[in-house]
Amino acid sequence: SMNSTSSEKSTGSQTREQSSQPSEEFSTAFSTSEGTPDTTPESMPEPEPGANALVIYFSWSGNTETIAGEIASQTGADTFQLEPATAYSTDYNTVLDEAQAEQRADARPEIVGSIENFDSYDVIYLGFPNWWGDMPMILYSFLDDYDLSGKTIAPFVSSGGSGFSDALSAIASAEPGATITDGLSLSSSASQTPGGAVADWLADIGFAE
Ligand SMILES: Cc1cc2nc3c(=O)[nH]c(=O)nc-3n(C[C@H](O)[C@H](O)[C@H](O)COP(=O)(O)O)c2cc1C
Repeated sequence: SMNSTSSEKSTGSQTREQSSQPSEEFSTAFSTSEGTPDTTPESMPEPEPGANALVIYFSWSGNTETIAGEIASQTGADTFQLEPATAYSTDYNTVLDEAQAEQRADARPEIVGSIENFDSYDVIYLGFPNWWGDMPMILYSFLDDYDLSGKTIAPFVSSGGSGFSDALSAIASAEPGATITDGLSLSSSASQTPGGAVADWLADIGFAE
C-alpha cells in the first residue's frame, strides 16, 4: 500500500479519473528547459534498511505517486500521502484555477490525518508536482505543521518541464535546520517509468541500499 506509515491513512487511496499525463500543454508552455555513535558494534542489531526514512508526497494525477512508490520500493521507506481535507476538483481546467487561487491567497490547505512517529524519521523524501512554478500549497502546510530540523530532506518533483522552479529555495527557507540533498526532477512521462532515475539519484545522494 502507498500509505504504509502507521495506521492513519485508510482514506488515502483516492482514485483519480485523469490520465496520468493531463498536462501536455505544460511540456511546451513551461519548458525551459545513521546517526548514533558506533559504540558496541558487535551487539547492536542492524537497523532495517529504510527504517528511518519516510516518503511524503502529494500527487494529483498520479505521476508523483509513481515516483514515491518507486523510492519506497527501492529503499524500504514508509510512505505518507499528503491529502487535502477539501479535495481538489478532478477536472483538469478546474484544478488549474483552484491551484492558482490557493497560491494567490497563500493558503495552507488542511492535511487529512497526521504522521505518527514523525520524530523517529531521519530522512524525508519529499515529493510534489510543479504547480504554477511552485509547490502545491499543501506542501507549505506540511512544512508549517512539522519541524524538520536535524532531518535530511531529499526532494523530488514531477513536472511538465519546469522542474523545481523555485521550490528548493522555498523548502530551504521553510526548514533552515534541515539538510537538503540534490533533488530528483522528472518530466510527466519520465515519472511513469522512474526506476532507473530513482536508482541513480539514490546512489548520488548516498541512500542506495
Ligand atoms: C494545477 C497545475 C499546475 C501546473 N503547473 C505546472 C507548471 O507551472 N510547470 C510545469 O512544468 N508543469 C505544471 N503542471 C504539470 C504537472 O507538474 C505535471 O503534470 C506533473 O507530472 C503532475 O504530477 P502528479 O501526477 O503527481 O500530479 C501543472 C499541473 C497542474 C494540475
